[in-house]
Amino acid sequence: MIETRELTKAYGRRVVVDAVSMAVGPGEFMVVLGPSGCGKSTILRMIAGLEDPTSGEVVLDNRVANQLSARDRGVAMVFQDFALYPHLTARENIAMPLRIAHAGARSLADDMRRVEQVAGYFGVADLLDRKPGQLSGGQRQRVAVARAIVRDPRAFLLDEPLSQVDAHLRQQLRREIARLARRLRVTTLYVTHDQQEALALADRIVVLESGRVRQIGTPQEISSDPADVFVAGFVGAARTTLVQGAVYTDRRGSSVLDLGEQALNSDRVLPGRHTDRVVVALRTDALRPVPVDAEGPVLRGTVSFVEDLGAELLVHVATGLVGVPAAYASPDAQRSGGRVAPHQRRPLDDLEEPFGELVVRAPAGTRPRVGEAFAVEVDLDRVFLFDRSGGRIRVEAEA
Ligand SMILES: Nc1ncnc2c1ncn2[C@@H]1O[C@H](COP(=O)(O)OP(=O)(O)OP(=O)(O)O)[C@@H](O)[C@H]1O
Repeated sequence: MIETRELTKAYGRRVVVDAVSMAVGPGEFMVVLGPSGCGKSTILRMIAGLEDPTSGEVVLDNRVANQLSARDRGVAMVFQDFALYPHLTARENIAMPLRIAHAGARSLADDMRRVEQVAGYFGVADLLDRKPGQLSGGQRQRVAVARAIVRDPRAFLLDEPLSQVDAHLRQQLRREIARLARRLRVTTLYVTHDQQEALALADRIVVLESGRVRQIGTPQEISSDPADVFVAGFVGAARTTLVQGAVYTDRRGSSVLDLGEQALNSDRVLPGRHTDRVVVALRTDALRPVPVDAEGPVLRGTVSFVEDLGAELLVHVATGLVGVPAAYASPDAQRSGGRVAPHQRRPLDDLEEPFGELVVRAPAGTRPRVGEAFAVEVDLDRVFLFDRSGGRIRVEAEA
């Protein structure tokens, strides 16, 4: 079990990890997800004992480990730039941690059996006599992971271990790593900035931004119930458009979500709220193309761009809604009250800042053309609203 309590790291006056508390349960596969530079590696390095925290605690198996040296922590770490010893074979590389630990106390034959077992897990058993220079990038990566795990670590830390390999191999390797970590029931903390990777692998995800934890939850919770506007914008299997809106509620309690040029009516958008300015997250998975004359919660616009992904199309639809720049979701903007500019009308053909454009999935067979009218049905149950400071406004379904 790995735990951090208010773990903090500052370089000079710059706080890069800010009071991070999390617990990775025994055998759990936890992914730390966040943009580049948000402090992911620094957290891992503090857990591994390669970096001293400025304050806070690292707790391993219920013991405060701050004073333990890296070697005594019993955690294995695989780095982005995994380094194998070039003059040693794969077998010698994988065996190295065992030979150091046992220092002759255990027989070479026992250690070699273990090396072959672990190499078998990672599909490199046939390559053990080669040196790193004779291995492909993916094979080297597997050897590095095998070496990290050979000592039965009590915890396994992986720092974007797949960033060096091509996309196809990465998918295959990450599945293998996740399967093995589960099979071996080793407590794992895996760092990535790739949300697809995080959603695919994790038991739970920690979403990190500027050194702070934004949300901890299962992939399902993080993507379907984001805690704040940053998480909503960063995670989710599809694109997210943030637009400005305002809520009006009539006496009977039904609401209008005013999106400037267009509006959505709902009997349950926001009971009890009136004329609040909100930020509305419209994700691709809440949007569905419908015939242009469709009624109901529908937004209309014109096709501005079509991305052909082979199996489906992503249709960009200019709707005249007023976008909110992604910078709004930054913690600095939020600390200063998340200033959202008042409604401004923007020309539909303003392509320089395509904010406010919806991105909608369409079947591969269809042929939407640029400039064509397009209508999109909005699933109001999947629309997220945020207040001016970026906090989620939760909508209670009416009984
Ligand atoms: N030794 C150091 N001295 C000063 N600043 C540092 C040091 N190490 C890291 N930083 C800064 O701390 C911040 C967090 O770095 P860290 O490597 O943890 O980020 P990360 O989320 O792992 O990024 P990436 O995904 O790009 O690897 C960065 O802004 C980085 O520039």
